[in-house]
Amino acid sequence: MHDTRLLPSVLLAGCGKMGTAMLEGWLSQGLRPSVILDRHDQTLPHPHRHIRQTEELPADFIPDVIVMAVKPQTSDSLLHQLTRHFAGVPVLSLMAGRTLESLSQHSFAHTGHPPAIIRAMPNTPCALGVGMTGLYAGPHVTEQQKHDCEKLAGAVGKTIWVEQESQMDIVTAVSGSGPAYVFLLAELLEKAGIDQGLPPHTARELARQTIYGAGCLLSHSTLDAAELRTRVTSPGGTTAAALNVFMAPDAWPDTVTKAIQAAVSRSEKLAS
Ligand SMILES: NC(=O)C1=CN([C@@H]2O[C@H](COP(=O)(O)OP(=O)(O)OC[C@H]3O[C@@H](n4cnc5c(N)ncnc54)[C@H](OP(=O)(O)O)[C@@H]3O)[C@@H](O)[C@H]2O)C=CC1
Ligand SMILES: O=C(O)[C@@H]1CCC=N1
Repeated sequence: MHDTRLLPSVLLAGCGKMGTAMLEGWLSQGLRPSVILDRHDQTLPHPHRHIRQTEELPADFIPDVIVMAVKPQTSDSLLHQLTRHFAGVPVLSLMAGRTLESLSQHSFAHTGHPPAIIRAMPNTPCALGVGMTGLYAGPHVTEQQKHDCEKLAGAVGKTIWVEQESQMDIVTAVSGSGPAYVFLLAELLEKAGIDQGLPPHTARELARQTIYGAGCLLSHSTLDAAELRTRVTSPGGTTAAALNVFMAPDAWPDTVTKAIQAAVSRSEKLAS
């Protein structure tokens, strides 16, 4: 009988940047005995096990969920091996762009089972339990399998289900890649502070704590972001002077639209 307080067991295939972020969160929340597959060294607490290749899969292990966290371009052979080894076990794919159709065609045709695939698009703040994960379930997924995958994603942050698979490309562009845009803003604020004459450590502290504090306000407030912005902006003051530059039509409004379009388009191209 499973302990219902624990998270479902996983075979985590790929423990790089995203896999590690999820695993750190899961380990801190209590994960059933699981196996991590990655060709690089990993340190795992008992009772979890690390293997480097599928040939080392323990004979006594069947995961509740196979989590695919390798690059979308190089996943087919591994997914083929894992779905053959664990026939009938659902797959939670974190891979950007890879559609249910392409995953099924490339990897499930041989199994004789309908492809039980759930797509998830998390982000790296999952490592601290403050991630955002978009989810989409394919047609052959049971309620229990959906529940297991939502429990895994929910253990490391917020979750939201989308109704159309194509929306996963937009989730990827907004929240999957999103932390990188915020880190870029931190880099640029820090550099601008240094350029204006601040010591580097001062500029770094100001930029980081400001983004953290603004994120906390956004998280705790029910106000629109636009209203929070307005509350900082004194008429004729310093913020207005900066926002006049940022909000010029060809500045941030146009740039953010184009950047998100580029990410959506790249996600669509990763489908096959
Ligand atoms: N990074 C992010 O913020 C996010 C990533 N994702 C998705 O997560 C997935 C992983 O991304 P990310 O963590 O950045 O990638 P990484 O390259 O950091 O992680 C993948 C890991 O899997 C290992 N690996 C790949 N194939 C095998 C194999 N056949 N056998 C053993 N180990 C293997 C890689 O080793 P090696 O490096 O030697 O190949 C690497 O350690 C991608 O599909 C991405 O789209 C989703 C949301 C956010
Ligand atoms: O850059 C990427 O393709 C992955 C998906 C979202 C974040 N990182």
